[in-house]
Amino acid sequence: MTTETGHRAKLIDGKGFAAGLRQQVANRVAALKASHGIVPGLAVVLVGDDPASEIYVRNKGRQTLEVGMQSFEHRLGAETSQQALLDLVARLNADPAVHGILVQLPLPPHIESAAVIAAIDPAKDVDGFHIQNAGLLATGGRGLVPCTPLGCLMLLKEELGDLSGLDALVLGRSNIVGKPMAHLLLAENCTVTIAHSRSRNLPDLCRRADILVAAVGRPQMVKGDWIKPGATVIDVGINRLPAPEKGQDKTRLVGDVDFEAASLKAAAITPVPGGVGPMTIAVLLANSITAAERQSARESGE
Ligand SMILES: NC(=O)C1=CN([C@@H]2O[C@H](COP(=O)(O)OP(=O)(O)OC[C@H]3O[C@@H](n4cnc5c(N)ncnc54)[C@H](OP(=O)(O)O)[C@@H]3O)[C@@H](O)[C@H]2O)C=CC1
Ligand SMILES: Nc1nc(=O)c2c([nH]1)NC[C@@H]1CN(c3ccc(C(=O)N[C@@H](CCC(=O)O)C(=O)O)cc3)C=[N+]21
Ligand SMILES: [Mg+2]
Repeated sequence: MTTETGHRAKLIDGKGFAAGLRQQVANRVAALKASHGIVPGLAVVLVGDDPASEIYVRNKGRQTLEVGMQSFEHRLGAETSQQALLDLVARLNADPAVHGILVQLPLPPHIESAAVIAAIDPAKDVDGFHIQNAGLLATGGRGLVPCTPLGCLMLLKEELGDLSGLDALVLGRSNIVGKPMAHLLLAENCTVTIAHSRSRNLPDLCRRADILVAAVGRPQMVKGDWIKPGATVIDVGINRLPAPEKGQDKTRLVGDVDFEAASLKAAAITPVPGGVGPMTIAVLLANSITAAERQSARESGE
């Protein structure tokens, strides 16, 4: 597909950036081993057998080992009680070999996610979902920052440099992506708008944005003519669509943005896959080494 001008957006290489970030994490892991004799440990808890979550957990486990950290996987049945999960979190909080804890979301409906997140030691909350970390992000403190939005911000700064004064539109207001993304962009001096399912006139809101971050979970919802010419587009969405052309029961991943059409308008855009997803895992590892460094400094009274 081409326009009269033949313009095509630059692809933002999240996969490549993430590989570089993991190398930096590996160097920090080696340094912490050398200085304090500590091997950082990341515990991942998966409740139930959501097939998409299975893939993430497997990728995380492999990449955790590759950067030299220990990986602890806890797979619990879908019928696990909230109390049993809280008990596991308490054991992980108390375990000195565990520096980071990630409880994969969503949890089964009989478990209250907020109660589980609140039970995680904020110093080990490498997802940055605990209210203490959310509050520190909102007030400019030094907490652990949610992985996906921080990964998006890294890509934006790499692409644009200074973000000061730019109009940013965040589509989606979840606690794990949209809201923390908005706080991060505000801290970079963007003029931030947060849009959601009750927002009126989404296309016009999007057309004003120099930076558009889409995190709605609606396949290809953002159309090409919603994009301001020259905008930078970050597509957080991970949606699986049937792909009969690849064979029976096959699927393909698409984002929340109509990638082909948006590429004709935007200056730069993240692909799905290969954009934000790999950044999420790399930032998770970066948060885990940060958590381990801070815990070891605290324990040795530094
Ligand atoms: N790449 C990665 O690493 C990650 C990807 N994801 C993906 O990002 C997407 C968003 O995730 P998450 O934030 O957890 O999703 P949620 O479902 O928690 O939130 C979706 C948000 O989008 C809004 N929304 C939904 N439909 C519309 C609509 N038609 N128009 C405008 N706004 C709408 C909702 O509005 P309202 O609040 O009004 O309901 C809500 O604020 C998903 O595709 C998810 O798979 C998520 C995490 C990590
Ligand atoms: N407590 C918690 N923290 C999370 O960070 C969290 C979560 N729960 N629940 C689910 C979402 C989703 N998520 C992704 C992570 C990596 C990819 C990823 O690596 N994607 C690759 C490939 C995906 C593939 O091929 O299947 C890509 O986009 O290129 C995607 C999505 C983290 N999440
Ligand atoms: Mg629930």
